[in-house]
Amino acid sequence: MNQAISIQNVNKSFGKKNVLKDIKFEIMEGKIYGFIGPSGAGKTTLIKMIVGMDIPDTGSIYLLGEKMPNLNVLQQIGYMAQSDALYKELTGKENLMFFASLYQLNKKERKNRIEYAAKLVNLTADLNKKVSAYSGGMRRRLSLAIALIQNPKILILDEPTVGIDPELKLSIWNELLRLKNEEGKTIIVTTHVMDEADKCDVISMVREGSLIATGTPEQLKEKYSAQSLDEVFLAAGRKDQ
Ligand SMILES: Nc1ncnc2c1ncn2[C@@H]1O[C@H](COP(=O)(O)OP(=O)(O)OP(=O)(O)O)[C@@H](O)[C@H]1O
Repeated sequence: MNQAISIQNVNKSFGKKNVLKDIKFEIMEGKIYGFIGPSGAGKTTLIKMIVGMDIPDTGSIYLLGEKMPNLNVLQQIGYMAQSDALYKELTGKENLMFFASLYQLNKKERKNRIEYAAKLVNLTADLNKKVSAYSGGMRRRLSLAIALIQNPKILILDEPTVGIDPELKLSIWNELLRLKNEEGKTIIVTTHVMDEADKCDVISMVREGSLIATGTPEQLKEKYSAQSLDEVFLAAGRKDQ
């Protein structure tokens, strides 16, 4: 199995606040990794550095063997941020067409990808409405569709299912699992939802800028003698105090 991402001794401060502290981590291809941790722990900061939107003060990040930030690797990354970056005066379809046009897809591929992504997030019937008329959940779904549009090797999703109803959440997770199992995609998610964390192959707990525990959901439950990941989360937090 190949390494998809290597995070090497990454530190980051904003002013005097040390937001990431000597983070070291390897992410293997074809797995789902979950970052969990309390609000303000540093998950989004870490994700932004993996995507190449920000750079570490010290340390390095490699994606598919290339040091980030690197424009050539962007084609291979689908990124869904926490806040939606959508063109509100355009329709859902126009947004998808715009983002699809940024990538090296031919006309037929573009059409197929737009149909696939819209269907996955259950927006096909609403594609011709302006995004300004979309609900919060519909905007999240459109953002997820955009992250998938160019069929990237690596999907990086910052709280992808916030504001999405349980039925659609389940079908999105089924698709993420299929993308991993059948297409070998590498997927990174941040989540506060423990039943989602349970679906990850590897979980890292982030607390105050440090990775305090990493392992499979089962390993972490065993390590902390916990019945659930909620309990692991609380126990891991206490141990570090
Ligand atoms: N651009 C910035 N300037 C100053 N401080 C920042 C900046 N970005 C993040 N921070 C601070 O860094 C810390 C980590 O923030 P981050 O968004 O990474 O946390 P998080 O774990 O993703 O939280 P949440 O679960 O709420 O999204 C917070 O204290 C935040 O206020």
